[in-house]
Amino acid sequence: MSKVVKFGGSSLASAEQFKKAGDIVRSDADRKYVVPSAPGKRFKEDTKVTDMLYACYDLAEAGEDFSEALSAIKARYFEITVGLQLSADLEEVFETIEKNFKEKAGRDYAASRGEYLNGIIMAAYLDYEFIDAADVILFDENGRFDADRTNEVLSARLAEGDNAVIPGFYGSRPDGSVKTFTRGGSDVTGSIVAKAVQADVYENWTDVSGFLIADPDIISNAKGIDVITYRELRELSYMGAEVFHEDAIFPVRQKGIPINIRNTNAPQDSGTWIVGSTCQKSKYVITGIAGKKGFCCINIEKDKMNSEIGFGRKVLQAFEENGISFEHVPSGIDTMTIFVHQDDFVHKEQKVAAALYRLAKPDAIEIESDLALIAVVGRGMKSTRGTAGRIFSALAHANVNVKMIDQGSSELNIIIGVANEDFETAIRAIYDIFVLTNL
Ligand SMILES: Nc1ncnc2c1ncn2[C@@H]1O[C@H](COP(=O)(O)OP(=O)(O)O)[C@@H](O)[C@H]1O
Ligand SMILES: N[C@@H](CC(=O)OP(=O)(O)O)C(=O)O
Repeated sequence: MSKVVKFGGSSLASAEQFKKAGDIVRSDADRKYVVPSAPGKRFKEDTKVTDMLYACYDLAEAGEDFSEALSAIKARYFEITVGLQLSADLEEVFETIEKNFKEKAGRDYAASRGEYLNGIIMAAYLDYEFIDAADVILFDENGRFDADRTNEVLSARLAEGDNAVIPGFYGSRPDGSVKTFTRGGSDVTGSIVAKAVQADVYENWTDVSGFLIADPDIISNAKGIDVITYRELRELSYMGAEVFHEDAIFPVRQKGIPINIRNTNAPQDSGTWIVGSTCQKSKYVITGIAGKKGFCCINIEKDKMNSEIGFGRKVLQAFEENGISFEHVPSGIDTMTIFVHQDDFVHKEQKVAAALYRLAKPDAIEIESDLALIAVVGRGMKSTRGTAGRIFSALAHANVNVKMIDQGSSELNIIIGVANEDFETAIRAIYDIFVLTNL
């Protein structure tokens, strides 16, 4: 039996947190493969080491003095090594980092050093073998993750020993240059390692006792989810539930390896199990709620668009030509609406509008900004009538104007569009009606 354990930045932010992580690994001999993140926040206003590294590298790249910024990063690690009474000598590693920063080794290289250093410390602390992720997590020359080659190289390398620490978040391109996943990407590394060793479980240790029905920053004391399916989780993490990276589902899903989200600060809690399928019903009609702010919608009007063959394609082509991906496309008889990320769209809006007029010849185009999308997700919704109606009435009672409501074809989720400023109120209203009132 083998378990892959990933510790998030909050679980490794200080020597005290490291000790908890060490106790967790040592308490179960099956915990053979450990994937650490970089030290995260020790308190709410603290800065993650990854962000310190980006800021430090930006100074180096601009040719400015970065010695103070680098000293602050060193201090974070020395606090950990001293607190753990480790003799790991990081001076030489920091000298190399400084040299490579001066030689402008790149932002990905800079960010990756957070996990690299924590990996060295973790390996020394556990007396496990250290494997540099640059040797085993492989990207192609275009920076795309190479799943097949990685699986081959990584499984062969891990078969050589009984245990290992593999830093999260980064790998390398064929030319040896470092490439990171997107933010929060140590979750992805953990999943890749679990797949390579055919682990029995992928444990993801964080600072909450599992996946909660809603973001605890919005709903304090949000209830936990005992069991959730990969598909439900993917919908929630894609829509902003930070606790697990949206791409980390794929490697383990292929092998049917369950994920267990656990709390480093409360290891006695069983956390959330993420599984392929389950006969366990969720406690409520909905499994979870998540959402993101910062969307725009483009309303396109044209009389009789429903009978114009190819109209939708022409509209989407205008977005494609400008390299913009869309989130949702609800449509009516004479209207079609495209939801896009505001940041992607804002600099290109006039180009897209011109392309829309050229390609689709609409009667009118209207753009609305500062919108939020909320996903209400649940495998139980399929068999329950009136879910959308209940969401509508809860939001009406909370005085939230619903701009859009769209039920996914899988009946696994309902997406709701509201103004950014109504985002938190809307999530609370939906949580109240399904979880607190449980009508
Ligand atoms: N639905 C949710 N369930 C649990 N946590 C959530 C949810 N939505 C957002 N979060 C936030 O995710 C945080 C954990 O993710 P993250 O900060 O990436 O942790 P780590 O440092 O362990 O990688 C929690 O502290 C919580 O604030
Ligand atoms: N340290 C990286 C990668 C990561 O996964 O971190 P965490 O596990 O703390 O979310 C980041 O901050 O994005």
